[in-house]
Amino acid sequence: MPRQPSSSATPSSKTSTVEVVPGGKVVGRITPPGSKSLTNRALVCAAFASGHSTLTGALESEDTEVMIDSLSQIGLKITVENGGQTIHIDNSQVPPDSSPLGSRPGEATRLFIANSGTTIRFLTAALSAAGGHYELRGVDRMHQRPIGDLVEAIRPILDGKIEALSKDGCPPVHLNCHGWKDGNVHVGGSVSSQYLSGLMMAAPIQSFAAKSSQATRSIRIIVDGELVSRPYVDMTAKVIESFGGRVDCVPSQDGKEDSLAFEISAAAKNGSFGYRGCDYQIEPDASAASYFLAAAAITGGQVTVNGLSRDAMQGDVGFADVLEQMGCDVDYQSDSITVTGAPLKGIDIDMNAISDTVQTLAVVALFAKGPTRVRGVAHNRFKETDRIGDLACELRKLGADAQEHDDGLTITPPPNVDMLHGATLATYHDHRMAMSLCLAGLKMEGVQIENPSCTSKTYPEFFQDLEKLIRRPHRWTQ
Ligand SMILES: O=C(O)C1=C[C@@H](OP(=O)(O)O)[C@@H](O)[C@H](O)C1
Ligand SMILES: C=C(OP(=O)(O)O)C(=O)O
Repeated sequence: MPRQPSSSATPSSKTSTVEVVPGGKVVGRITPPGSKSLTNRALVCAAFASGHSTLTGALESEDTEVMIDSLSQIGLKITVENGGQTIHIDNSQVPPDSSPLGSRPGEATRLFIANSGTTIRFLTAALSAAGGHYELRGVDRMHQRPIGDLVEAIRPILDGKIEALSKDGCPPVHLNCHGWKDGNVHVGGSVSSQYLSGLMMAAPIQSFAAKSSQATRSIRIIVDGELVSRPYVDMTAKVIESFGGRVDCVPSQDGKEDSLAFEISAAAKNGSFGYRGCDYQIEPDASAASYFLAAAAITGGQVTVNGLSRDAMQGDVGFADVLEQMGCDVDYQSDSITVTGAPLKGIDIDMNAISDTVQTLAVVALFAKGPTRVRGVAHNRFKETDRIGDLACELRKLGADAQEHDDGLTITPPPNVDMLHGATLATYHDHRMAMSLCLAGLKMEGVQIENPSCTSKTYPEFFQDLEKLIRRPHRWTQ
């Protein structure tokens, strides 16, 4: 595991705040915006697909904007309408056997990806397969988030050079290459699943870029050691298949029975390159849904989230099951999920597969009877902030006992809920810190959330949507 960097943000007393005001049970129905993970996957596949693609229900937020801006910068014809929810990608004029995208000759094309993990990891892999001269950089925190395992996975198969420029294998990433050579790919999966997802999506691009060289048209990717956040990899496979690629889970053939391997092949059709354009409908974001379901749990109310179901492509719908374990009633319908609050009890749970909902769970745990132990999320220290240490720090400000562990935390609420109290909470430039911690304000006065605009990373309208759901205004300060 790479060393954990210290938090990127220092809380300031002069920042703007928002306070969610208590007021009884939250009852209502809501449709969250499109999934970040699906939008950014579909954008990558569509960008390297032949023909035309239309994405509907897409997310418009910082993380998808940096993906769109980067792809536009390297030549993709992309138009956005309907408030960002509909995206057209047009490769119909691109001749068969040629790539729609590329860097300028000479100096590196510099792509700014802010703090979007999916964007930098997916584009590093995709552009390494396509070839070109690029530098991918972001905000300070992005330059503390590891990408070394991905760089090391690409280097042995790269016809050219790749480097992570910050210490401990962190971005910026410098890439100057002609695509992938032949061979199996080995990648570590214990820090982030996004490396594997990026490589899987890059494989059909590789089979195009290397068409005239010795490279094969199917690529085997072997995961060395543990793989975190597995549902995102299954999601990747489904998106690849929607755009005409094929993914098979295969024996790794390296003698280790428990290691995972995937074989990705491109649909070579009439000489056209790997992916085929399509119309692609994006699900509402399941991680965003967790905040609204938690609002029902915390207040003993009832919230229905539209557009998601048990069969959704996003593993984070499983957060509803976590609430069920805590005592809530959960009803999965074919196109919605309803959570009805009930007295909550603390649980002991492995959240490795659904780590983006740990902060949501931590806030629900404040109002449960008994401690909640979260396990399996050591990788949460490498996200927008240290989502174990910084989370524990903010929960303590509310009067809870929060104990850090290497792989998670234990939240022990006080014996009486009245012993919790409001506080001004730092958000560390982490959208999920803001969206989760504010929910404590549904039950008690004075929970001030600093820098609420950090939700723009994945959910710019979050506080407005929450206001509509709870049917009362928040208190804002500038
Ligand atoms: O592939 C994806 O879309 C994501 C994978 C997860 O990251 P890790 O694999 O780093 O846990 C998750 O936290 C992130 O928000 C989105
Ligand atoms: C970890 C997250 O994002 P990313 O890794 O894509 O920056 C997130 O959205 O919680």
